[in-house]
Amino acid sequence: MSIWQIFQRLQPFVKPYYKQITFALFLTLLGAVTAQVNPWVLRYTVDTVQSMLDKNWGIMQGRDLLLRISIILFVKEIVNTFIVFGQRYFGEKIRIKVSSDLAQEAVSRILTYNLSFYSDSDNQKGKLQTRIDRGVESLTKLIQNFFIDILPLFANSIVALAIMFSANFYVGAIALAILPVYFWVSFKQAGELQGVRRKLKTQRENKSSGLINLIESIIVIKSFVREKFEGRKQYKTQMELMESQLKTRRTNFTYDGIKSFVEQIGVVLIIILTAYLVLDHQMSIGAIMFHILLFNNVSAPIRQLHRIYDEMNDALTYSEGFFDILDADNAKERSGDFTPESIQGDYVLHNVSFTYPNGTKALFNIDVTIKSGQTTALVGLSGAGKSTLINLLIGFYAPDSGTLLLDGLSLSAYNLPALRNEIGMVLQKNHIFKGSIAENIRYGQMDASMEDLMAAAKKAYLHDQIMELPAKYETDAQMLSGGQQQRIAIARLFLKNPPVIFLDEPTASLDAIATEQIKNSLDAIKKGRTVVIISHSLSQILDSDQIYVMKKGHIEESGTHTELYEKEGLYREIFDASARSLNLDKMIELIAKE
Ligand SMILES: Nc1ncnc2c1ncn2[C@@H]1O[C@H](COP(=O)(O)OP(=O)(O)OP(=O)(O)O)[C@@H](O)[C@H]1O
Repeated sequence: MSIWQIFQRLQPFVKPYYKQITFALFLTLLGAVTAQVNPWVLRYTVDTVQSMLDKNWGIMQGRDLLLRISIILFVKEIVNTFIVFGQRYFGEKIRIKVSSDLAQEAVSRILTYNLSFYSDSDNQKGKLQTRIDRGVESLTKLIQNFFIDILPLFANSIVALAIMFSANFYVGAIALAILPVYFWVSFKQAGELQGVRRKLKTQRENKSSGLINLIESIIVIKSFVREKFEGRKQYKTQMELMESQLKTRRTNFTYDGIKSFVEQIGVVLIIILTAYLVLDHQMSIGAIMFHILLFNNVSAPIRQLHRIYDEMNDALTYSEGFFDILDADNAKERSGDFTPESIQGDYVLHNVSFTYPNGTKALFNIDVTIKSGQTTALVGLSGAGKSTLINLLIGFYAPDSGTLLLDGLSLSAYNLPALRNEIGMVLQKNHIFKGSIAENIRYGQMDASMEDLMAAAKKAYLHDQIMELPAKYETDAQMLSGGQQQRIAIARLFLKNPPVIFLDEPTASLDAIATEQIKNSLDAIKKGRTVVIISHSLSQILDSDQIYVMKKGHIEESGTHTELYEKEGLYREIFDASARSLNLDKMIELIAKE
């Protein structure tokens, strides 16, 4: 991406602030003129003082001159203060506003993206966050640079150069001749930094995602006493980052030295030439000061050039990743137009195959029929593809091939938000948002009253436990135990009250008593609804109307419990193994004794 393309991309974000921009530009022009006042005043002062000395005049005759230049400099300084304030204030204002617009745009976009986008390794939590943060930061810095540094400084520079040329062609020519050398050195510097900068970017992202992973894994790390091992991993990342940072600094210091040297050559050449012209009576002595100060104005932006380059390179490096996020149109969830009043939940899958974006083939030629009002169970060993199948049914992913119909219509024709409003999901591990228990349950139905909320919590066997907590429904939900958090998810489902329910091992993290309670309440909610359940717990499978047994992405068998049990296939194998793992014989023996 070129800097020009970046500016084009920024245009829609900057456009709403065109009034502030116009004003900032006007101030820039004014600032460029007032910046030349000092050289004029100094030349005038030196020349006038010189002629006074020639006439043997003293301080009495010079009072007027001193008063005049004091007033001019004072007024100029006041005007300049307002100009600089205005430039900075409006530049900052534009920067802050554009920065928040860019960040908000990124958030709005990623919320519309499908799960493939989030499972991409480039979009892991830490990496995605760094890409957005760095992108917004460098782009807004570019805008700030443009209004606060580049425009005012270059306007100053051009005006000063024009004055130098009008004073004397050769003086102007020297000032102008230094510029390409300076540009060339800065360009070389930028080129050398480019590779390191990209490396720095990746290393920074790795470091921040590494730290997030470390925090998330702290219990495992501590229980295995792997603090030193993890510390060494972080140290290695840190060292690589440090190496790149040092290289960047080394390069900068070397080139800064060269640029300083080039600039000083310019100053020396101008002094020599002007002194010659003064001695040759072509100019007054004030011209020496005049030209040096003007050259100072010409070279000021050039002194900043490497920093501007640096920040432009930052923008070039990070904006690409940022705009990639905004441009990920292929990651947008494809939603159809059909908005159902309500859905029955009659799913028919024929010959459905599915591959995850990373290339894992998870489902092969699946034929499944889910009847409305019935409970369909998905059984199989770990990794068989059960959760993947549910992901397809809720439209998180689309099949590679085959047909997936809901109530006789292709699932792709449905408006996704409308579809998902009709579906409830309870997963093995449910997400609990930062906030109170009440806020978390209310996620099921945002306008629910406190009474509705309590009724849902009661059905999920959670209400009594909540009432024992000091802050009751206002308690921080993330402080609850795994089982209690699971019941929050179930309470959300009761509150949402959808006609179709997907349960992916809903009682996996509950104790035996809670599992029984939840099973009872899930049995109640199942009535009259379409339910698809994945469970390793036999008690939840046995009374399903239809069971599909999956193996390595295929449907191995299907039927009712009795049919499958008698078939003596995979289902029977899983069933017998579960019974043995539960030590059922012993349990029955013990129960019989009582
Ligand atoms: N987001 C993903 N990206 C890539 N591959 C995935 C993703 N999720 C699951 N898989 C892979 O797809 C296959 C099926 O996984 P799935 O989670 O559907 O199995 P499952 O039957 O639900 O297993 P379990 O009972 O352990 O939850 C596995 O090989 C798994 O590694």
